[in-house]
Amino acid sequence: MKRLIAPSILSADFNRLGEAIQTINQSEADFIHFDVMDGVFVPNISFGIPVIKDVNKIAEKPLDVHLMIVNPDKFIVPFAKAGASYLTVHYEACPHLHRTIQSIKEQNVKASVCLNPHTPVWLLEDIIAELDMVLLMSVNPGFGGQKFIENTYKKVAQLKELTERFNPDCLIEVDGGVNYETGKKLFEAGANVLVAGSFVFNAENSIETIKNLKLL
Ligand SMILES: O=C(CO)[C@H](O)[C@H](O)COP(=O)(O)O
Repeated sequence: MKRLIAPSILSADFNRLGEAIQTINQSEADFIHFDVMDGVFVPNISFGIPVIKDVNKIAEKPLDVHLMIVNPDKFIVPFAKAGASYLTVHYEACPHLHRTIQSIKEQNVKASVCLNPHTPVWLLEDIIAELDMVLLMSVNPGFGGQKFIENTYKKVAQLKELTERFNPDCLIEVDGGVNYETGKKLFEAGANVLVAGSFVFNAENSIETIKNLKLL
């Protein structure tokens, strides 16, 4: 089973963003995770297309871009052009999710859907076959450094059942409150990709922390 790590630059020191990207480049991380927030879908604003475009010039890992925004359809082409390898949209922000997923795929970008902590996994039954990845939020989106929501383990197991039935290649990603303890249980429950922000960037040795997370 794939066990991948996606450090989230939300917790990096933006004054030294280039150094944070080089750290990820040198590490065993599999993706670089970007949390794009619009201040409408979530109660915070982070960064957007110009930052991702510039990071893409030096990034040596695929860019995993999580859009916490309303109307994501409007921005699929610009984020694809900025260098996104994966684009994740929120189930809760997409009234025409099937169309949104097709638009992402038309850009030759991997398509992913995110569920907030309160959104049940079974709602994906009729779209799962189209997806490259599902992202389960294990905190309410908007801020790094929050406490992990325990109900997520159950959701990972439910999602694993769904992917095994309809799309075994679909990756299961989890984001929020990931550390050695939660990360180990998430991998055991069936997660493939762990997003880690504060645990990686607040660590004394980020490269070592990423390596240890992969070995859980
Ligand atoms: O999506 C996010 C917030 O909306 C962050 O990626 C997530 O919370 C990771 O941060 P941490 O690892 O510090 O919990």
